[in-house]
Parts: sequence; structure tokens; C-alpha cells
Amino acid sequence: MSLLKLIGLGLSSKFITKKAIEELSSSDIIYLDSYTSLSCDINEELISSLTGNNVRVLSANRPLLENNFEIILKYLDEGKNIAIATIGDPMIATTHISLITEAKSRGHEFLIVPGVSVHCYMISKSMLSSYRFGKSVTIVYPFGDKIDMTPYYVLKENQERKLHTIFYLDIRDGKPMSAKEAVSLLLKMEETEKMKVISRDDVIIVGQRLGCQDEEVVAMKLSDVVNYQFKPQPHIIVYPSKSLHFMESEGLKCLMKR
Ligand SMILES: C[S@@+](CC[C@H](N)C(=O)[O-])C[C@H]1O[C@@H](n2cnc3c(N)ncnc32)[C@H](O)[C@@H]1O
Repeated sequence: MSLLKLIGLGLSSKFITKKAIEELSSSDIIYLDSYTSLSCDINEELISSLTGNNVRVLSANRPLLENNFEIILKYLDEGKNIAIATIGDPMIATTHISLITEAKSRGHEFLIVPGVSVHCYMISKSMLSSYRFGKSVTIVYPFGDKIDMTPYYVLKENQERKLHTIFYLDIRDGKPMSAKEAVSLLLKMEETEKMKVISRDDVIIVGQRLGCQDEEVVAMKLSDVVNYQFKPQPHIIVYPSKSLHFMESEGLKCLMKR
């Protein structure tokens, strides 16, 4: 019986916990999940330097972790302990459940080491009440000229329930979507559906490079997004409910761009 570990690294190197390093160091092979999220300073070299030379550190892309994880199961069957290391938290807004259930059905054990997730980090920095967040959703790059409208409907439902919405932004072929691209897609969705879910006067909060030295969290009207000088990606957006508690409105004012 071997151990499959799902290890959260947090958003950047300063958020890597002692527990994460301990579990990484006692693994035989570490796969660094290189597609579900990204960090300003966590990479294979850093993981190798934290864990020593006895542990192999490999990069794991989507096909390997989602469809082609036979090789990982084979290593487990051979008695090796395997760590899947993920930026943020390994189980939030990403899923490695099929790998866990498959490993478990073969008689292996699993361990989850939570990490500081962009989800919690952004809620904390948004000044909004954590009790009032609805379903989160990813804004994905269009396929040709086809736009996935799911974010529009999730936002609509959350707005109807007076809840805030977190928008993750797609990463395709290693390119993370910017807040500007995301807002332009949201406005196109409104143009198409015309259900008055989104207005240029609505205020959003944009988290940029969270956990990095140069992170920024700023609130602005949708109409101001086009002219704002954002920092390089990764970006994340919170779309607050239109009915805010008094204290949330006061908090939001503290984040408004000057
Ligand atoms: C699908 S989520 C994965 C979340 C990860 N499992 C976690 O717990 O942090 C990845 C998306 O979150 C956002 N994101 C991740 N890290 C970020 C950061 N440091 N700053 C801003 N946004 C970030 C980006 O929109 C990115 O495409």
C-alpha cells in the first residue's frame, strides 16, 4: 500500500507551509500541477531546493492528471509514495478526485494538505462578507466565435439571491486571461442576452498577482476597466451583489481606485 498526497502550496513561496514541505520531502516523486493555477515564484526548481535531491520533481499537465494517470497509479502499485503539488489549495476550484478514488480502489491511502487558496485569499481581501458568496464560475476563452454563457447565468442567479460572485479566469495553453478580456466577454454576454444582469456602472473588485510582492486589489466600475493599467496576470474578479450590507459598502469604498 502506498500513499497519494495532494499538497497545496499556497499562492507563492512565502505561503508554503512546514507541513507541505515535510510531506513533499517524504515522497518519492512529486508532480507539480502546472495547469490549474500559476504562481509568481513557485516552480520545479524551488520545489527541488526545498525537498533535497532524493525526490524526483516532474511537471504534470492536464492530460497526465485528468486522463492519463495510469503512470501515477503504476508508481503507487510499485510502492512509491507520490505527491501532486498544486498552487493554492489542491481541492478548491480544481479537482483531482478521480485520481484519489482510483488510487483508493486499488488499496492505496491518500492525504490532503490544504494550502492558502486564491478563493479564500480573495474573499479575505475583498472586504465583503464571506457568508454572502454564491457559486463561483470560470470565464473561459471563446472557442472560435462561440462564447460560453455559463458565467452570465451564474451571476444572474447569484444576483437574484443577493450573493457575491467569484470569477476565475481561464488559462489556455499557459496563457492566463486578463481582467480586461474577462470584462469584455461579460459585456458581450449582456449584449447577447439583454437581461440587465450587467451594467457598465456596476462595481467589480479585481485581484492581481495575489500573494506576490506586487499584488493589488482594486475596485472600479466596469466602464473604467478598459483604461486601467493592470499588473500582469494572474487576475481574479469579484462581482459584488448589488444589495450590500452597510459595512460591506464602507469596505468597498476603501478599495475604490482613486
Ligand atoms: C481555477 S483557479 C485554481 C485555484 C487554486 N486551486 C487555488 O486554490 O488557489 C485558477 C484561477 O484563479 C485565479 N488566480 C490564481 N492565482 C491567482 C493569483 N495569485 N492572483 C490572482 N488570481 C489568481 C486566476 O483567475 C486563475 O486562472
